[in-house]
Order: sequence, then structure tokens, then C-alpha cells
Amino acid sequence: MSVILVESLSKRFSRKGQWTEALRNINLELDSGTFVSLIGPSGCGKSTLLRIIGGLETADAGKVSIGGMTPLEAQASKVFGFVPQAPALFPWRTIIENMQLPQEVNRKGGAAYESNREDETELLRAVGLGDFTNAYPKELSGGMQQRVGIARAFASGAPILLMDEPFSALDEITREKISHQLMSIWEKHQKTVVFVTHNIREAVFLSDKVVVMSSRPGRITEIVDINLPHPRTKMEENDPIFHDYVHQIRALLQERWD
Ligand SMILES: Nc1ncnc2c1ncn2[C@@H]1O[C@H](COP(=O)(O)OP(=O)(O)OP(=O)(O)O)[C@@H](O)[C@H]1O
Repeated sequence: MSVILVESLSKRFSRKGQWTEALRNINLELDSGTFVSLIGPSGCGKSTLLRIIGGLETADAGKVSIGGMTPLEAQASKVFGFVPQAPALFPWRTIIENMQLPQEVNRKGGAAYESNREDETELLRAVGLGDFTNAYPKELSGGMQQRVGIARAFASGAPILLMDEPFSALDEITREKISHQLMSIWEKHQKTVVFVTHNIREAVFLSDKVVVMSSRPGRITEIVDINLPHPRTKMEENDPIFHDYVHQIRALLQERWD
């Protein structure tokens, strides 16, 4: 069932009298519980599209429906969990206390906050941070902090997670490791994830669908369904079908690169 529906969406930005056509005629239908990546050259509008879906930016034309709600209504109903490039952790709170933040913020009308410490600890364990529940953010590396951000999004109860290049600041090996951990959590929780990335292998490994975009103006070139079996974490490094998808997407991106 489609949970995110984008129809004829367009967006322009004006800066110092110059107009940039960030998105032109975007149409997208994403099913509940799927992992979708947006990939494309810098400036093709990936973050803008993610932000419009999440109600953080408004479109000039077109329509976005989130399970029948507008993005702002969906935002007010706590439908979205955001994972930005740099994790927003409060330095004075321990890791487990940072994990509990979304539930604390989202509790309704002063109701008592009930922590599900077991789930939160389990999620931290899944990202290799089981021993750091009582540590403070400054004791963790950038990659470890980003893993807290991911675990926290899955603990938040939000059914749709919007991730804007969450691994962009990490080295290659850490990135690979975290994407495996993200996959194994996703395979267990099956939330709807919209994930912005520049990395083709990462997009293929993680996704059910890869949305390939081109720039000036930002448009969807192709939507590639990734029919690789789960669990992906058990997939062979040199699986030929995996490589076929990587080549296909690379070719689509090269066609449009200027
Ligand atoms: N607030 C803004 N004001 C003016 N122009 C903007 C604004 N936000 C985005 N843009 C422009 O819109 C276009 C799309 O930007 P966006 O950040 O969505 O692209 P992107 O594909 O996510 O890029 P990157 O991969 O580099 O993060 C770019 O040309 C950008 O400069």
C-alpha cells in the first residue's frame, strides 16, 4: 500500500534575483515498509525532495500525500523520524537518555513518559553500542554518534524515517559497517525509509527501490526496483546480480552527468 505519494511536484528557489529550478514534475509512489534511496549528482534536489516530503519545505506546485495527510499534518502526528548528516545529540545526556528524547518530546498532553529501555538497549546493541548506554556523546567517535542517531530513529515509534546522507562524514570502512547494521535493524523493524545518498553500492545494498535523479532541473530519470533477497546482510560480496544493479545505476547517472 502506498504511504508516500508525490504528484507533479515542482520547486524553485530564488537567490539574489536568480531562479534555480530545484525540482521539476516529480512523481513518486512509495509503499509502506519499503527502503527507498534517492541518488543523483550534487544539487539535483534530493534533500529538497526529502524536506518537502517531511514538511520542512513547501512545494510551488503539485501534491504530497502521507497516508492521506499533508506533510505538515503528518509531521504533527509524529509520523516522521529524521536522521540528518550530523547526529543531534545533547552533550549533557547519556546515550540512553538521548535515545529516549523523541518519546519524551512526543508524549501527549503532559502524559507520563514511559521508557522502553529494553528496546532502546536492544537497538543500541544492534549498532554495536551495547556497552555505551551510560556514556556521554563526547566519549563516542563521529561514526558511533551517527549510529546512536539511527538507533534512536528506529526507537522513536515514527513509521517513516527520512535520512539525509547520514553516512557522508564517515570513512569507507565505518560506512560499510554502519550500512550493514542499518540493514539488519531495518530487516527486523521494516519501517518506511527514504534515504539520500551519493553512494551507488550503498543505495543498491540497502534499497527496495533506487530513485535516480538528474540535475538542472532536478528530475527523476528512472526508478530501479532492486530485487535482491533478504537478509541482505548475508549477501555475498561479489554477488553478480548486486554488481549488475550497481552498473545499471552508474550508467544511468553517467548518461546525465554534466
Ligand atoms: N534554501 C535554498 N535557497 C536557495 N537555493 C536552494 C535552497 N535549497 C536548495 N537550493 C538549491 O536547490 C538545488 C537543489 O538543492 P538540494 O540541496 O536539494 O540538492 P541535493 O541533490 O541534495 O545536493 P547535495 O547532494 O549536494 O546535498 C541546488 O541548486 C541548491 O543550490
